[in-house]
Amino acid sequence: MASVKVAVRVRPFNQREKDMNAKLIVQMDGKKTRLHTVKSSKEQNEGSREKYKDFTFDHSYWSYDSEDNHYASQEQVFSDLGLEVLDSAFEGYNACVFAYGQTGSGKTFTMMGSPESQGLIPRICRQLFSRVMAGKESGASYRTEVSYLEIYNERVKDLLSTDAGHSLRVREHPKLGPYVQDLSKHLVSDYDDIQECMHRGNLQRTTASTQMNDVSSRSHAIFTITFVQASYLRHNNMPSETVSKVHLELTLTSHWLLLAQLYQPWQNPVSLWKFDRQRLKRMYSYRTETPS
Ligand SMILES: Nc1ncnc2c1ncn2[C@@H]1O[C@H](COP(=O)(O)OP(=O)(O)OP(=O)(O)O)[C@@H](O)[C@H]1O
Repeated sequence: MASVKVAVRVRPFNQREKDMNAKLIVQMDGKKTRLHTVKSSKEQNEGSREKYKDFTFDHSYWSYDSEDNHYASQEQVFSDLGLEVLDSAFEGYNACVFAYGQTGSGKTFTMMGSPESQGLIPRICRQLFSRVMAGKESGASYRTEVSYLEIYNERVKDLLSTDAGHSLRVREHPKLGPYVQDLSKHLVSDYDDIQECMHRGNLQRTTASTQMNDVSSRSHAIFTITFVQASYLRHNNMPSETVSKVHLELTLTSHWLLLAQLYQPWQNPVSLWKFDRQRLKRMYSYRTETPS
């Protein structure tokens, strides 16, 4: 799998754009995105040739019109991008998906979606737990923790803490790299637990109405799933543990929605650690805390 993938997605016009009689200047076909330049009135009078620029991405998603046969659905985005992230996590790699774009460009829709049209994050979480259930039946053990933070006005807020008003510090660990000090982690045992955490965190997010979006999340948000798999090594039957992190982010900036995965510093395969059986047993005897 390529270490970084980039996709762009076009959303339908919003009411403001319809009221302005905005002209659609984007065309998409497979991986290709074509941007037409808007002709000046002089150029229109002179009948000058149409100018355009082509760009190639890993995926160009046409979601301008849901009635159109080419409409790129949430399901398609998940099967192209989400499934690979899950495969990586189960292979022991860290992975990241982030949506990048101007306010109102469709980041929340792609990442979170709505109850009728779920986005990447709920689909990734649901699929993660289906695979965990299947793995448990074949004897593996798993532990999954989530954290959810928001960066707004240079302040880092823990969206799952009871003290969400408190600003946290970003620190650098000599071996593990940057981390957020005191960010709460919540043990989750099934999709309902994770959904409850997401819902609770979303309620804490800073939102406001902008000209581009009635319900605009005014911040950068990162939902992290830490996923630990424990099993016995085949060749010597020693217990081993693999830790993977999946970062799912929404970034507010610029003009394009961009999804990327496996970027620095999380792109290296995580190492396998060997534990003695007692320690492993202790780790997995934790009672699962149901988030309140
Ligand atoms: N692919 C899509 N198909 C249908 N509707 C979409 C699509 N993408 C976005 N929308 C709609 O466009 C509006 C703005 O999208 P969204 O809230 O996801 O933007 P955003 O980039 O997260 O904005 P902000 O940064 O301000 O929070 C919403 O009403 C959303 O439902």
